[in-house]
Formats: sequence, C-alpha cells, structure tokens
Amino acid sequence: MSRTSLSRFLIEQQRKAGTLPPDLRHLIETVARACKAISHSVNKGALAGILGEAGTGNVQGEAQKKLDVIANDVLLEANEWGGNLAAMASEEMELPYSIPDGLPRGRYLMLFDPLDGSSNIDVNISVGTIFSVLECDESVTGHPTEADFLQPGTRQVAAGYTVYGPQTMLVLTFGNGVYGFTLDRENGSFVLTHPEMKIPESTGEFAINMSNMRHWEAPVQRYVGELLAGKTGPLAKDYNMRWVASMVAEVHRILVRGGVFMYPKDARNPAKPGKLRLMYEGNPMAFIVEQAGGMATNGHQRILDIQPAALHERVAVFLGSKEEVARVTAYHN
Ligand SMILES: O=P(O)(O)OC[C@H]1O[C@](O)(COP(=O)(O)O)[C@@H](O)[C@@H]1O
Ligand SMILES: [Mg+2]
Ligand SMILES: [Mg+2]
Repeated sequence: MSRTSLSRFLIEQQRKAGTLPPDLRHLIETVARACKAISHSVNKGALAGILGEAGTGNVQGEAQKKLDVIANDVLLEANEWGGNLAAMASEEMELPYSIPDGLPRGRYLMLFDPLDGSSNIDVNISVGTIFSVLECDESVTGHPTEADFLQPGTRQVAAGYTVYGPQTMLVLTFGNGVYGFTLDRENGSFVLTHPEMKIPESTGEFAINMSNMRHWEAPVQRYVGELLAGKTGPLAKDYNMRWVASMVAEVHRILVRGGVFMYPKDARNPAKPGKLRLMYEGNPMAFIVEQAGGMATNGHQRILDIQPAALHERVAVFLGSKEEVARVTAYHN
C-alpha cells in the first residue's frame, strides 16, 4: 500500500486550490507532534507516574487528573513557539492563554480539550485530545480576549481529535472532508489510513449514559424508549447500545460504523444546558460529524450555529447518523 504521511497529505491539500493555507498546515503539523508526545505519556501510564489525580481543580469545578495537566502543558509548549497562533484556550484554563510578547504570533485561535475522557485514564480505556481552530479578527492588535474566541462553530477553519486507543489515530477536517491517520510508532509518522470518512445515514447503535434516564426531558425519554422497544416499537428494529465515557472514542466509532451519541441536558443541573462544553467539545466534533455526512444538534438547533456567550459554556449534544439525529431533534421541536 503506498503510504501517504500526514505531511505529504497536507502539502497535497495545500497545493489544491487554496484548501489549506501554509500557516494552517504548519499549525496542524505542530498539533500532531504534540499529540504524539501525549500518546507516549498515555501509553506509559503508571510507568511514567501519570495516573491519578493532580490534586488541583479546574474552572469546570472538576478535580484534574495528572494527565489533564500534562496534556495541557504539552499543547501549550508545542504551540506557543509555533508562530501560527495569537492565543489558545483550554478546558483546563479559566482564561485564554495569549502567545507571550516576543514570541512569533499568527492569525489563529486554538481551543482544546487536552485530555477527553479523563475518568478512563486510570482504568486503561481510550481517551483523546480534541481541538478547534478559529481565525482571530484582524482588528485585534493586542492580546486576544475571551470575547475574540466567542465565534459560532461555523467559523472554524479546522478541527480534529486524536484518540489514544489500541491505535493512536488523528482525525482531521478543514472543511473538505474528514481524514484519518494512524500513528506508525516504528517511524513516528501519522499515515493516512482512513481517507474520506463517512457516517452511514442510518444506524442500529446508540450511545447515552442510561444511569441519567430519570433526569432527562420528555423528548429524550420518548426517543430512548423507542430505541429500547426495538422491533416491538415504532422504530421496528432492534438497537445495540454502547457507552465508553470518552466522547472521542464514541465519535470515532460513529465515524467508522455509524451510530448516535447523546449527552442531553438533565435535571441534575437545570441551569446548565448539558455536561459537554460547546467551544472545545461540541463545535469541533459537530464540524467533523457534519463533514462526514452526519448531523449534530443540541436538540433544537444545529450546534455549529450556536452563538457562544462564554468560553466554557455547556451544550446538549445529539450527533451522528443523520436519520436518528433528525428524529430525536424533531421530538424536541
Ligand atoms: O461520566 P459521564 O457522565 O458518563 O460523562 C462522560 C463524558 O464526559 C467526558 O469525559 C467529558 O470530557 P472530559 O473528560 O474532558 O471532562 C466525555 O468525554 C464523555 O463523553
Ligand atoms: Mg472532554
Ligand atoms: Mg478533558
């Protein structure tokens, strides 16, 4: 099989009519290198003393795992010298991180969840990194503020994730399809293994944390009830269920074989529209899912159309195979 490395793929994309500006290509290469470093830490686990709690908390009010902090530091360090960014924002940092004066700055803003699926780190189940790239408005001269990040998901110029599973895979979109690369540890390069990933329109598999069932709103109760009724119910087919508790792993499974992933708002936190964060979980995954022919809503509207009001705001997420996401969204409306 003729192997196309990430670098070769990105150069070829750049050569096509304006699909990938050189600075964005360089940013993606920098992020891929950082994810390779995170992958090595994930794979060493206890041998590198990276399991367990960090003993600190984050702006989300969550206890940080050591790997949350390590992954965040790796991404900051790799990218602050990259010269392609004006600032970064992360699940693990309350405020945006501006490229320090004196270091080369670029025109992009990058947001990331450095380690997604943190509850799985200590039990050796797949985790991941999610990133989203926006352009900084050219009117911004000094250090970007939180307000400069508050752009709807339709303004993303690139998004991707790396899933640290049995294979380490990088999945990318910059608006013309979804491409998957597998890390070849023998030579340290990401190799194109999944060109043009597409989500099947229909599916027989759903993913939701069923333990929250009593907290869901009526449309979700109705929809999941129909899934569970299978052949005996209105959907007239049986469904299988998965819940990995790593959004990255769920989305990757859906990209490979279809499915619907749901994290609805629930009555446990009525003030919050959901658990997952819009800017660095909902938006990048919605961009990828839509580019792969799927659908992503908050139950009422397209996630990518939501105008953010705060950097760490939450969002309800229904994403995956178009037929099922359209159905559960229709039940809300
Ligand atoms: O533990 P729960 O409530 O099932 O939630 C699992 C969800 O929480 C998350 O782990 C949240 O992400 P973080 O681990 O980055 O905080 C998602 O990856 C996952 O889909
Ligand atoms: Mg996450
Ligand atoms: Mg996280």
